[in-house]
Amino acid sequence: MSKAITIAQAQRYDAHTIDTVGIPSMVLMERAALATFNNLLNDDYDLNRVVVVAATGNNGGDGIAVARLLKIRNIDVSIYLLGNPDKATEQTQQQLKIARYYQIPFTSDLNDVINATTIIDAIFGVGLSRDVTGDFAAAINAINATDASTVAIDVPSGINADSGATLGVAVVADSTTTMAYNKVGLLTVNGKHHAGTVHVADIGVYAQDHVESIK
Ligand SMILES: NC(=O)C1=CN([C@@H]2O[C@H](COP(=O)(O)OP(=O)(O)OC[C@H]3O[C@@H](n4cnc5c(N)ncnc54)[C@H](O)[C@@H]3O)[C@@H](O)[C@H]2O)[C@@H](O)CC1
Ligand SMILES: [K+]
Repeated sequence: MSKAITIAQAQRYDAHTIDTVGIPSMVLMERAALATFNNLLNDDYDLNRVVVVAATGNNGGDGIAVARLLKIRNIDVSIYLLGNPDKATEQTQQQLKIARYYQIPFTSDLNDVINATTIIDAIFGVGLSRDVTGDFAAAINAINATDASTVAIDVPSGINADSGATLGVAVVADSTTTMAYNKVGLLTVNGKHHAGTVHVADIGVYAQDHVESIK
């Protein structure tokens, strides 16, 4: 079985890659988005109407970058944004700026989420730190109530990536593209149920210095 890591490990490996190795955070975010996008195409989802449901952490930034990759291929995509964009992480603010450049529509109507053919779940990843309530919970309940396919980025939102427990309410995804390594919580019964098919994406973040042999 491939390696699975904890939240603390994911955060440590990310920080090491950015601060010590020197790969910019935006590069990792772009690789995360590309991996998610490629899995989305390979898994053959109905991309007639895609809605990216994003919050303002870096998980949201990954999703907003996926929206742009879809938009430049002329796919009908919109973004349902949760939280205050002024408080978004630096990378996510940059992704929002890029999304505005490409004139990706933003919606605040949950009916657009309900009527999507495929939903990208970019609300919370390994940064989830408490029970999901309010507008965040309403969005997750809407996602789970639709017939749309649902693709989660890194972790199904609402799942604690260490324990696999549902913190209030959590997305039930058809597939999850998780970054660098699988997460220990996604190997639990509840985690597996919420994650669906798990794709592990190589985004350039490793547990230790990494050079592959091509022999
Ligand atoms: N750090 C990095 O360089 C990378 C991060 N990546 C992505 O970024 C994610 C981690 O990003 P973040 O650390 O910004 O965390 P998240 O985007 O997972 O979420 C953290 C944000 O949500 C808020 N929050 C937590 N629980 C909440 C709740 N119950 N209700 C409302 N708000 C809540 C926090 O206050 C914080 O603002 C990963 O899962 C992955 O998807 C990838 O882009 C790859 C590289
Ligand atoms: K997510």
